Parts: sequence; structure tokens; C-alpha cells
Amino acid sequence: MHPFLDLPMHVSAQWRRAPYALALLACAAPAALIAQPGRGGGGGAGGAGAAAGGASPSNALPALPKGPRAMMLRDWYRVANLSNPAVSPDGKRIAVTVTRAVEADNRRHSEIWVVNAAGGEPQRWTSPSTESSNPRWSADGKYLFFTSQRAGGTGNTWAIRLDQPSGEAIQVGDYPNGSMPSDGSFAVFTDAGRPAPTAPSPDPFGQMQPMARPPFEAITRPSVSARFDGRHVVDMSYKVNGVGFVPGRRVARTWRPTQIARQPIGDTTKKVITSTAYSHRGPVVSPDGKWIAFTADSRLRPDSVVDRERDSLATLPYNKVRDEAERNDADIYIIDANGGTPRKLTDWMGAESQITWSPDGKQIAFIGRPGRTKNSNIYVVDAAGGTPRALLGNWQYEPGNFDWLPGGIQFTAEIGGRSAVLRADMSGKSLPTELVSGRRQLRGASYDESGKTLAYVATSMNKPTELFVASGDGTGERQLTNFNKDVNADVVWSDAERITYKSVGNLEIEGWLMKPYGYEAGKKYPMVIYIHGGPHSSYGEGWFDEFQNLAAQGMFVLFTNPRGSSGYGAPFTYSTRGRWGMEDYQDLMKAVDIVSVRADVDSTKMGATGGSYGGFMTTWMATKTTRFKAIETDRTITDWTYWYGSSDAQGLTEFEFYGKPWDNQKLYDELSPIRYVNKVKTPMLIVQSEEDHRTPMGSAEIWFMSLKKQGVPVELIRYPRSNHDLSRTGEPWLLVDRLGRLRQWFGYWLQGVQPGAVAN
Ligand SMILES: CSCC[C@H](NC=O)C(=O)N[C@@H](CC(C)C)C(=O)N[C@@H](Cc1ccccc1)C(=O)O
Repeated sequence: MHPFLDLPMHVSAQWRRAPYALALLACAAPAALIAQPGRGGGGGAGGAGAAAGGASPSNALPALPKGPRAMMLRDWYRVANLSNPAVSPDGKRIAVTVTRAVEADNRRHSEIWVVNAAGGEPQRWTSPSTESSNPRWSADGKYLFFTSQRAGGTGNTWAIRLDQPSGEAIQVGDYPNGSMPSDGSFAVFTDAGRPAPTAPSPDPFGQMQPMARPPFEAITRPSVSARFDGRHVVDMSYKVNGVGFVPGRRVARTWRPTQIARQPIGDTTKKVITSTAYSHRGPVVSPDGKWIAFTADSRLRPDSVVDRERDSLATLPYNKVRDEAERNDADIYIIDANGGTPRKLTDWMGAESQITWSPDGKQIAFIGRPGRTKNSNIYVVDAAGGTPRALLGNWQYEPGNFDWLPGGIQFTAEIGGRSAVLRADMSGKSLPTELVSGRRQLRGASYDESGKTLAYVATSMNKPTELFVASGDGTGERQLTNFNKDVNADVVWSDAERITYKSVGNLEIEGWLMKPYGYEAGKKYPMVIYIHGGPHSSYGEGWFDEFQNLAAQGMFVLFTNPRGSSGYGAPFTYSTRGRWGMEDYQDLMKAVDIVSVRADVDSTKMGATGGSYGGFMTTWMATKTTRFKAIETDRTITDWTYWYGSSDAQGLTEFEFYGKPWDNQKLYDELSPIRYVNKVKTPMLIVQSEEDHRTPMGSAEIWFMSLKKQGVPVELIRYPRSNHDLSRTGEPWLLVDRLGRLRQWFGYWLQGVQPGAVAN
């Protein structure tokens, strides 16, 4: 996880898509009708309208032309995204979340579908009138649990009964979520307890909006509370991208360390088995049900002490000795499954996650990262204690999620721009073996209880996601769904050629060149380079709406993973620390050099686009070269000191730029494109979301004004009700509008298409 936010660090720039939007866009209508397997209501996977609800006659939209043809903007609404596959314990069925847009309603919709592992038509298992996602089976196979915000319940875990006839989804109090022993008799989970009841005291500011109320220990007060509806801020973290403004505390700070609770299956009585001043994290019970392993502070200090130390360190200037020292914030502990004194499993420097017991309960495996800029690895240690040994040796890449199956440890990993399922060599002497691979991206590997059935969702450059099943060892793969059958039949998705090249310092860089729709040998086409953000994310071997959009407009799309990208090992990822815009810029330019000499690329008609870090890079490029005829900069950063003060993620540059702006002002200034804006000659389209707290509006505004004042063609599109993730999870109509703007901007400057003439 990212150290500052609850976000996975190494994430494909293409992959973070629809499911994340649900919290924002789901309409929590009451469950109307649950379509049960075999009872109709769902239809087959090919029934495009079935999963999305479809447009009713009153709001029907004109039909799209039949294909084969180029992608039109409205095809975007037709693409289904599959996620979170879950194999039933007996390996017979696979549940998966299917998310589509409902064009007429400007929203996304998610349902759980289930398909037999042996094949056949998938069936919809959850209501089309409410949102459901993230399916998981109970260990005894009696329930299919899923996440939903249905009305009339508590919490968001709902279930469909499988062991007896059932109607609507229910909530199950006697089947807790958590880690279970092999016999499935109880579950363990963390419990933050309830705040101690306090006598209600009259609140003179109770009628005010939460952000307007004076926070705890604030010095100022509204003169007349009914006349102030602004925001009163005293805390450092007062806004979060995707969440919005966060009201300050109204009472003194208290700590509620998370404890471990256990609950028998079939009983609603929960027993909290610890009572400590420190928090327990990620408890997992041993297969025999006797022990629980968890992570906690390496010195078991109270949460209050850890937090206060962290807060006071955060106010100090950068100090190389202190801030670059190896850290050991947490360790793994083992406690009796009924409570007692924990035993430290191992004093292991670095961060441990995904604690997993071996099937025989004798060993424990975990993902360990020895230092922030070091590769993570899978480690195994005796449950009795000892020194953890790494299974992946000096493998260049890093493990994603892993499972300890009866036959050994299997895991997923990003290997550059593709991803694979691999088996670790348990002796740690050999490199892992790829079981499922190829030029594609796989996600969500899920196994049955025996490890003999494996399911995952996969996509490749010209194929949107579908569900696949294979034997546990990766053999005998079969595609189980065809949710995108209709759109695939109409639209000719473009494919891309993979390229690798040597850049500064002889470093190998991976990239791809996607062909324009209707490509004909002997002709020349414009080319647009796409630059991803993060900077620690990556492009790769998966279907991506943005690339398809410009390829459909008749352009080559070039995309690469310059140094700083994830998926190539931590040294590659962090090699740009303190050097943003230096060698990584050259990696990008080198790709342009290589591609622009091709006979089919029109080097006089090249463009560039990118978002966030890629937005910074596009403005940086605009100050350095005039080789691009047009640029689009998205959720951009043009001044790092302004960004530091206005974003929700200061920790990023405190690490990457070795301190706060006043610790290292020269670097913050030198890497800010705004310092060189007088050099910009390239027409620029600026796209920015009004509620983006990650890369706030000011960077776009100053860039817009600076170009205007210099007579450089520039347009600024400000999207309402949108945050940093507009291009991934934003309102569908706005998201598609943005795709249209990109087509039009590059269509105008690179193809001479007149305003308004770009086809939708
Ligand atoms: C809390 S530190 C923020 C790091 C975070 N990295 C996640 O990818 C991030 O937001 N980075 C920004 C740049 C930063 C504000 C200077 C960024 O470039 N975000 C990218 C990354 C991204 C890629 C794929 C999917 C989601 C995000 C972006 O928004 O495109």
C-alpha cells in the first residue's frame, strides 16, 4: 500500500477503472428483484442491456451503426469491465463483478454474475436495481457474500443463501467476515470498539454545516453562527481527493487501538480477546485454529505514542541520517487464539504484509519490503520463529498477491507492462516459474479450496476484460465469458506493437506503438505520445479506452514506461528520485526519436498528452521542445511549491524531493515548468477537475493565463463534480466528453479537422 494513502502503490495506469467509481456514483435504490440462477431475470452474458439496465423507450438513444468500424465515443458506454473473480470452495462455480455504464442515466452499474467453471452461460445473481460488487464465498459454501449499500441493513456485507431456496439478499450476523481455521468453526477479525458513551452536551454550533463549525481548540469563532457557512480549518489533512473537505475534530483526540475479536460461525456473539494500547493489524488464524498471527508496532508502543512521535517528526526539516535510515515500524506477532501475551515471530527490518499460514500450520509467509526503495519479496519463516528467508532471491520483479496452496506458493506479478501468475520455488534457490503468462494483464487470481481450479480476469491490448479459468497449475486455460461480444463485433480495436529501446545509462525501456484505425501501408499518420502519472505506475498490455480513442481518430499512439514506472523492480521505480523531468524525460524523447523516423509516422504532426505526473511532464516538455504541434495537459502540476501547499499528498514530494519546499527550495523551483513558461510556443488544451484535491486547479489556471498572455493558443476545460479520477471513474458523460475533446484537439492540430467536424 502507498505509505501516505490507502492506495496500492504499484498500479497499472490503465487498470484502475470502473469499480472505484461505485462509491461515488452508485444509486442506492432498494433491492427490487434478485435474479436467482435458473430463474431467469438475468439472461446470458451476451445480453448487453441486461447487465446495464438498458435505455427505456422514453430515453432511448439513437442506435450506433453496426461494425466493423472505428470506435465511436458512445461505444465507451458499451464496454463491460470484469473484476474480483471468486472461485467457490468446491471449484464448481466462479462469481465475478460486472460493471457497465448506463448511458441514459449517466452512471455506472455493477452486478454479481456467476458462471460454472465447466462452462455455460453466466447468470446474473444480484439485482439490476441496486449496486453489488466484490463477491466471496463462505468457507462452507453456504453463502455468496458481496458488498452492497442496500437500504434497510447495517454495514455493507450482504449474502445470497445457497444451501436452501432463497429470495432476496440477506444480511447474516452469525457468519462473520474474517480469517478462519480449516474447519471453518470461527472467524477472527479486528475490532475498533465503540467510543465511550458521553453525556450529550449542548453544542452552540450544532446547527452549522460540519466544515463551518469551529474545530477543537480553534481560537476563532463565528460572530453569528447562522451567518457563517464557510470552512474553518485547523488540521493539516482537511481535504482528500475523492472525499472532499474533511471537518476537523470537535473534541480532544482519543485513541481506540484495534483489538482482535473472534466469533463462532452460527453464533452472533463476538468475543474481543485482546485489550491493549497498541493496534493489531491483519489477524490470521492458523489452520488448526490454535494461533493468530498479526502485525503490530515493532515495540508494541501505544498508538498514542506512535502517532505523536510521527506527528512531531513530520514537522522537522529533512535530515538525511534520520530520514534515510532503515526503519522497522512493525513486526509479526503470534498470540494464542483465545488471547494472552503475544510472542514476536521475528525482528524483521522493513514492512510486512499479507501474513499467510502454510497449510500444515508450521510456517508463515509474508510479503516483506526491507526498505522503501527496495524490492519486496515473499518471505517464509518457521511459526516457531527464526530468520525469514526470501523465496524470490534477486528476481528483478516484485510479487503482488500470493496464495499458499497445498502444492506451494503461487502469486501474481507485474512483469513490465504484462502480468502473470507464477509459482515460487520453495527452496528460494531458483527464480519463479510462470504458469499463466503472455502479452496481457491478469488480475484477481482466485483458487478453490484444493488449489486445483484457478480463475482470473484478463485483458490484452485489443480485448476488454473477460473471465478465464484454468487448472491450478495454469494449464488448460479457457475463456468463460463474452460480456463484450456485441461491442467487440462492431468495433475494430487497435493492436499495438511492443518495442524496447536503450536509453540514458544503457537502461532498457519498454513501450508500445498502437496503429491507427484503418492503417494502410505506404501512408503517413500523425502520432501522439501518452505519458502516465504516478510517476510510479505503468502502461501495459491491456485494453485502454484512451489509446483506443485516439487510434480510432486515425493516429498512432505511442506509450512507454520511462524510468520511475512501476513493474520493473524498485531500483527502476525509484531511480528518478530528485530527478523528475531529467532522465525520464529523455526516455520519453528517445521513444519519440525512434518512432518519428518510421516511414508511416508523420514527424511533422506529433502531439503529446498525459495526466497528473504525466500532466507535469507535458508542461515540462512544452518548455523544452517545439517538436510537438499540440499538447493536452490533464490534472497538471506546473508549480511544485503551489502543489505542495494545495494538494492532499505532501508526503510524495517530501520523499521524492528530499524535504519540504523550504528544505530544498531550489529543487522545487527548478523542476517547476512555470519557471520556464515564457519558452512555450505549442498550442495546449488544459483539462482540469473542479474538485481535484490531488492536483488542484491553480496549476492549470496559472498555465492557462501565462499562455493567454503570450498569445499561445490555449483552451481550459473545467469539469464540474469531478476529482483527480475523472478520466477513470468520473461521471460517464463528462468522462466521454473529455475523450471527445482529446480527439478534437489533436484532430484539429494534427489532422486539420475543422472545429465541430470530428465524428462522435
Ligand atoms: C499520496 S502520494 C500520491 C501518489 C499518487 N500515486 C498514485 O499513483 C499520485 O496521486 N500521483 C499523482 C502525481 C502526484 C500528485 C504528483 C499522479 O501522477 N497520479 C496518476 C497516477 C495514477 C495512475 C493510475 C491510476 C491512478 C492514478 C494519475 O492520476 O494518473
